[in-house]
Amino acid sequence: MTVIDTPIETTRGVRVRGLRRAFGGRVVLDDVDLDIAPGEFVALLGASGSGKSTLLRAVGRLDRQAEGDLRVPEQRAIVFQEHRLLPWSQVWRNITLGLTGPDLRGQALRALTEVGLAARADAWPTTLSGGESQRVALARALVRTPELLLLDEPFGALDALTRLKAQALVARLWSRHRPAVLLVTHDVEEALLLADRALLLAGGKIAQEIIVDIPRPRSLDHLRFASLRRRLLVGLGVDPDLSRAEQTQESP
Ligand SMILES: Nc1ncnc2c1ncn2[C@@H]1O[C@H](COP(=O)(O)OP(=O)(O)OP(=O)(O)O)[C@@H](O)[C@H]1O
Repeated sequence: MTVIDTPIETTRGVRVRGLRRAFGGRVVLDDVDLDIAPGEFVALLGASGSGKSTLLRAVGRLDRQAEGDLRVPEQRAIVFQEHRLLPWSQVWRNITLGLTGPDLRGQALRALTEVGLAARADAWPTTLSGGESQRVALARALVRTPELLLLDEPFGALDALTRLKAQALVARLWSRHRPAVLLVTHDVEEALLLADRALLLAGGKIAQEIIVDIPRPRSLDHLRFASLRRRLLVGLGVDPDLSRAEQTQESP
């Protein structure tokens, strides 16, 4: 089987069946099934090298060698860990790159307003901080009004405080626009703050699914948080008590 390249039947959600990807005979994704309902926020976790980005790239149809039956919305946008802004284009032009139609600058300004950066529309990417660059990358995704938003460790390179702010921004943007989201992350707390469901990838398969039944807006203080965090860490093969002890030792 090969990836279906015809117009998509499932217009808004994701439906993947039997996804398989091997590199040089080494199978990384082995018969993966994945559903994301329209407007649902799904986090994907797993050990380094377990295939999370490979799965995201296949769902984003960036990997034509992935095999399987893969149905995804046509309107998709991806944000990577690196912002991938073109340094020789002003911020607003980066946002509308590849788009056609009237009032592109107006569209860019509206998206920048949503991420709190309208004042930087004419700036050059090299003058932005890491957090600002990621917000521009989010605006570039937003302007495409995606039905599916793919986030590959989008906050992985940010400091802890900027990361918390960026997570809160994504939570707000998601509740306002409600795209289906697939978020690849190493951060258990990020998954619990943002997602409806967390999936653990191991051995080339979705090995575990955890429903994040914490009401929104979410707080790390919620009673359910600790038990869900423990389940996720155990699923990832991390000792939850050791992880907490390490965090305590690291605090100033
Ligand atoms: N283009 C490629 N050619 C060869 N091997 C690849 C390629 N892309 C990914 N791999 C391999 O596939 C495996 C899964 O990679 P992937 O980047 O999907 O993992 P990941 O779970 O996202 O890892 P990390 O959390 O470290 O980013 C790795 O062993 C990687 O080396």
